[in-house]
Amino acid sequence: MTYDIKGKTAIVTGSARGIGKCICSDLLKKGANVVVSDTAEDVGNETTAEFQKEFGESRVVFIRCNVTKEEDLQNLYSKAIATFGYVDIVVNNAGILNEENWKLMMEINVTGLIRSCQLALDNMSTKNKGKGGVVVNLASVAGLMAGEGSKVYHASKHAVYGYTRSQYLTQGTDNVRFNCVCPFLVDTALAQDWDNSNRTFLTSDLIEKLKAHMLKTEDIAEAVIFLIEDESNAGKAYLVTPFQKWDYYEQPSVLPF
Ligand SMILES: NC(=O)C1=CN([C@@H]2O[C@H](COP(=O)(O)OP(=O)(O)OC[C@H]3O[C@@H](n4cnc5c(N)ncnc54)[C@H](O)[C@@H]3O)[C@@H](O)[C@H]2O)C=CC1
Ligand SMILES: CCCCC/C=C\C=C\C(=O)C/C=C\C/C=C\CCCC(=O)O
Repeated sequence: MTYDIKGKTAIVTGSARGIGKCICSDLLKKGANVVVSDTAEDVGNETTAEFQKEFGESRVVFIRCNVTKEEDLQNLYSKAIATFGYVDIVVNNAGILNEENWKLMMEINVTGLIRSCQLALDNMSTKNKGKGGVVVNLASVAGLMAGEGSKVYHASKHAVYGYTRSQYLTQGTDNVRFNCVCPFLVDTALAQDWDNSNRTFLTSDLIEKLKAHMLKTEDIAEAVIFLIEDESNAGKAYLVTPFQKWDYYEQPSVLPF
C-alpha cells in the first residue's frame, strides 16, 4: 500500500544542510508542505528561501529548533501545527558525530530524537485524537555493526534502531508508523570532518577504498521517501549501502515463537 505524500505536512529536524536538506527538497517535489528546522539559523533561512523560490512561499517555513531543548521541540510542533494545521510526517534527521563531546552526541542523536518521537505521538496518535502519521528516523549502518573509533556514535545509532523497532509493537493502537534508515557513508560535512586516524581495524588503505564508495544525499532522500510511501513494513530498518541492493534489514528473532 502506498501512502500519499501530496498535501501532507512534514517536519525534518537538522535540515538546513546535508541529508536533511535533500529530504526536504524531495518532500516538496512530492507535494508536501515542509518545516525546515535546525540550530543553524542563517543556513536554515537561506535553505528555506531557496525552497520558497522554487516551490512557493506558502509551502515552506523555517523554525529554529535545537533538539536537545524541550521548549524548542515543543515550539517546533506547535508552530508547525499553527502554520499548516497538522503534522503528518516527521523525519528525525538531526545528528552529530563527535566522540569527544559524547554526552552532547547522545543528547542529540538519542534523547532529542526520542523526545521528538514522543511529541509526534502526542500530536499524531489516534489515541490522542490525532489522524495518525509517519515517522522516519535517521539511524546508520553504525546502528547495525561495531565501530572502532566511534564507539559512542555506534551506540547512539543502535539506540535509534532499537527504539524505532520497538514502536512497531504499539503501532496498532497509535496508527503512527515508525521506520528507520541505515545508510552507509554519505558525502556530507559530517563524514568529511570525521577524524579517522590511528585505526588498527580500518587501515588508511581501507578507509580510502570505502570513501570511494560514498553515497549521495539524494540516495538517502530517495530511501526516506520510499519508507514514507511504503505502508507495509512498519517498524523495520532499511539498509542503504553502495554494496548491495537496498532492502529492509531482517533481524533474526531471539524468541522461540
Ligand atoms: N553522513 C553520513 O555518512 C551519515 C549520516 N547519517 C546520519 O544522517 C543524519 C544527517 O547527517 P548529515 O546530513 O550527514 O550531517 P550534517 O552535519 O551535514 O547535517 C546535520 C545537520 O544537523 C544540524 N544539527 C546539529 N545539531 C543539532 C541540534 N542539536 N538540533 C537540531 N539540529 C542540529 C546541523 O546544524 C546540520 O544542519 C545524522 O543523524 C547522521 O548521523 C547516517 C549515516 C551516514
Ligand atoms: C570509511 C570512513 C568512515 C567515515 C565515517 C564517517 C561518518 C560515518 C557516518 C555513519 O553514520 C556511518 C557510516 C559508515 C560506517 C563505515 C565505517 C565505520 C567505521 C567506524 C569506525 O571504525 O570508527
